This record gives sequence, structure tokens and C-alpha cells, in this order.
Amino acid sequence: TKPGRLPLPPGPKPLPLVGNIRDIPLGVPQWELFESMAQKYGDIIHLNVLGQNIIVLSSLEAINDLLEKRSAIYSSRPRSTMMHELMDMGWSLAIIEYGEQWRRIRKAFHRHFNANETHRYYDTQNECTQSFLRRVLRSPDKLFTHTRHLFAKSIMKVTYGIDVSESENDPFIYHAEQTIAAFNAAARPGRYLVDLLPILKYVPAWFPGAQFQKDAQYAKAMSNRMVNDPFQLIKERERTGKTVPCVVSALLDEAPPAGPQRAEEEDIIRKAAGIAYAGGSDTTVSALQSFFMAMILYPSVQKRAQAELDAVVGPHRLPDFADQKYLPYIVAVTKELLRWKMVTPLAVPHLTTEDDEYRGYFIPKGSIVLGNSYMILHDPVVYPEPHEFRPERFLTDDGQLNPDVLDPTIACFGFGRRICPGRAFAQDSFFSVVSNVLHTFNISHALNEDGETIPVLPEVSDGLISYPKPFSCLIKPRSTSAEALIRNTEDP
Ligand code: HEM
Repeated sequence: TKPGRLPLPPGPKPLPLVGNIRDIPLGVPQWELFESMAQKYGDIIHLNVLGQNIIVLSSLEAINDLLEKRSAIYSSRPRSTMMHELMDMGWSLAIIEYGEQWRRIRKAFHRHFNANETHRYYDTQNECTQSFLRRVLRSPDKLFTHTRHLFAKSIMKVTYGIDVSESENDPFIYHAEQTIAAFNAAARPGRYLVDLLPILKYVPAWFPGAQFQKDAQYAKAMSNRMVNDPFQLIKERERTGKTVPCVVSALLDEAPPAGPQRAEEEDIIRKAAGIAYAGGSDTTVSALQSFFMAMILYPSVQKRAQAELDAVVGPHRLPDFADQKYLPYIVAVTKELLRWKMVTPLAVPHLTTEDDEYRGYFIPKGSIVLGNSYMILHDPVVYPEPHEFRPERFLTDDGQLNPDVLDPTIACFGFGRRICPGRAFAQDSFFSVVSNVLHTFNISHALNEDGETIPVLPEVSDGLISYPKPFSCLIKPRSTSAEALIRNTEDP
């Protein structure tokens, strides 16, 4: 059969012109809408939004068959006029279209962030976690600011060998954070009309109503500084013979020594390094916020985790990566963290680059393909009472990690050739922070002026990256000796 004659996968009936726009209203988490659609239409659904074909996959089988096995044609990204053209962020590994540039940037990134390499960053991760503990001790009311700073510090050190200042006004952090904010605004569906009507990009910035052009110019300036400034600093260090070990220096050492190939490779390295901060920041922050939320809502989990730390690590030192294999419950907490309130419930959209046929359905070239990670990791058959935070689900009766339980990494970091290349680094960070925080602090409900507990609802925001909705949290050292352990980490 010719693919064109096959039916599209099932789905809600589209309206003329606008298609299914009314079936996916803004403000309702899309993964929940897609879950109810999957219950009605099956694990492969088709929607049409303003002419754009969207395919939603809701089973591991369909995801494996298409995003993994046919990844050669399921690995591009949708194009956004705002991000790719006006903001000039098309270089970014996360949104660049599938092809030679993507392959080269990804390879450079992967070479230093794959699971066999990330142990080299253990010391930096430890130092950054300890600096985080000190900051939380000093100003517990700024817990979430410190959480953001924690990732910024470790990724800048690992990638560029740069020690960012303690101040929130550090210029490297500032440019990266401004870029991320602009990127997030542009990623919100419907935020910029220019993405629906690309012709608008020719409207000049001074034209009344053309705020998007001003936003784009600002974002472009910020993202250029984010990707160029730290890279130039490394080049300067190379010239003056003052190199500091870091991912960028290592990549520059591996590059051809001179000539046009050198220039080309330097460009690839600049881009690969530039995405590390942007790819990891919001995601790590969201997961750590969920961690604090879970610890407030599930005090018995916190107690059991602390009991394990007391038994294995003891009161005289802080936990370290070497303890990991003796801390199955802590590891289970980090797994549950990636499953419970998901950071990227629909992963990141893929785009097909050829017409395809699957189970008798036609999947047109240029379709956006979403894998519903949320649904897979909230399947009550695999994870009973899926909305509860229950690390025990990953353990055997005698408290060891149970290899028979599906690991959340099967879906929480996306799929196929685009799977998150920062996932090993992210998991290391979570182990380090979760173990050290629980070893030294107690986390509980914040109290209002009358001493009453401020309730916390386990709610999250909609969006490509989902966050817990803002909540307050009380964090206090577990004991004077725990406090001393933190203070002792201070540089002499
Ligand atoms: C909780 C932590 C994290 C989660 C849940 C997460 C999730 C994801 C997901 C779902 C994707 C898209 C995969 C797909 O297209 O199927 C992705 C891509 C990416 N992630 Fe992560 N990520 C996390 C942390 C990090 C960190 C720490 C870094 C950097 C060190 C990073 C760097 C990237 C990059 C560069 C991409 C783009 C890859 C590409 O398009 O080829 N991520 N991540």
C-alpha cells in the first residue's frame, strides 16, 4: 500500500482549519490530557494543530519501535521561527535539526559527559554540594536560590574550569540565566505569534506591537554572551599557558592543532560547551525542588533515609560517592525523584524527516512525535499507587535494589538518539545532594506567624519542563554535630 492511502492514527476529531486546538487547551497539563486520550484511542494517537501533525506515543512498545528502532527518521526537532531564527539559538544541541552539525556537537558533548567519564567530576560535585550545605546553613530562607546556584557552580567548573562567584550577579550566571528565561518564554506554546505566522519575522523591532523582535534581540545578545564569554576565557588561558583542567580544555587538546579544521572544531566545542548549562539548569532545579517537596510530604521516607545514612556513614563525616553501593534506600529515593513529579513529562518533541508507516497507519514526514514518559512512569501495574512517593518500590524485601523493577531512566530522560546526554551527570548530582542534605538537615513544613504549618500541595506546573508549584519549606540542621560537619568543610 502507498503510505498516503493508509489512515492516520486515531485521535479526537479535528475541526476545520484549527484542527484539534480545542482538545489541548493551555493551562491543563498536556500529559494528563494525552493520558485520557490514550485510554480512549490507544497507544498511538494523531492530532492536528493548525495544520501541524502531532503523534503521541503512550507505550514503551510504540516508543521503542519508532523513536529507538527507526531513530534514523525520528530524531529531528520542530523548528521555531522565534528560537531558531530571531533569537539565533539554532546552534543549541537541544533544538538543532538532526544532521551532521547535531552529530558533531553531540559527539563532543557525549565524550566528556557519558557514564564512563562522569566519575572524574565527583570531587567537583562534592565541593559544590558542600558549598550548597554551607549556604543553606547561612540562609535557609533562600533554599531555592541556593539550589539554582548549586548547578550553575558545578557545571561552570566542570565545563570551563570557572569558579563562579558566590554572588547572584556573577556575569556568567547572569547571561546564562537570561538566555534560559528567554528560551523558556519562547518554548511556551502560543507565546509568540511569529511561530504561527513566520512571515511576521520581517516586521521590524520598532514597529508597534513588535515586542517579539525586541525580546528576540535581547535573547540573541544574551545567548551570544553565554556561549562566547566563557569560551574566550579558556582561549585566553591557553594563550597565556594558564590552562585549568576542564571539559573545554580537554576537547581543545583533542582537536586538530591548526588550520581550517581547527577553526571548525573550535566552533563545535564552543557550542557543545554552551549547551551544558542551559540543558542542565532548569531540569536539575526542578528535580531538586520535587525532592524537598517529597521530604515535607513523606516524613517517614526522610526518617528511613536518615537512618540508613546514620548506619552506613555515621556521625563523623559527610557521605561520598564511595558510599553509594551501601545506600540502596538513598539510591531508591533518587530514582523515585525522577519518576514521581516528572521534570519533562513529555520528554522533548522529536520530528520525523520521512513519511513512515506503522501498524497500518500513515505517519507523515514533518510530524511532531511525543513520547508520554509520564504515562509510562505512572503505570499502576508497574508502579502501584503511582502518585505516591514510595522509594520502597525499587527495593526487595531485604532492602536491596530490585533489578526487576523498571528503572525510571527508561523514560525520564527521553528516547533514541536524542536521549539526554547529561543524564549520568544529573544522577550523580542527585545522589550527592540527596545524601548530603538528608545526612545533615531535617526538612519539614514551614510555619506561619501563628506557628501553624503552611500546607504543601503536590502540584506541578504545565510546560516542557514541569516544576512543583511554589511552596515554602523549613530546613534546619539535624544536630549541632551535623552543623559542625558542614562548617568543617569551609576552606581554611
Ligand atoms: C533531571 C535532570 C534531567 C532531565 C529529566 C533531562 C531530560 C532531558 C530530556 C527528556 C531530553 C530530550 C530527550 C529526547 O529528545 O528524547 C534532554 C535532552 C538534553 N539534555 Fe537533559 N535532562 C536532565 C539533565 C541534564 C543535564 C544535567 C544536562 C547537562 C549536563 C543535560 C543536557 C541535555 C542536552 C544537551 C540535551 C539535548 C540533546 C539532543 O537534543 O541531542 N540534561 N534532557
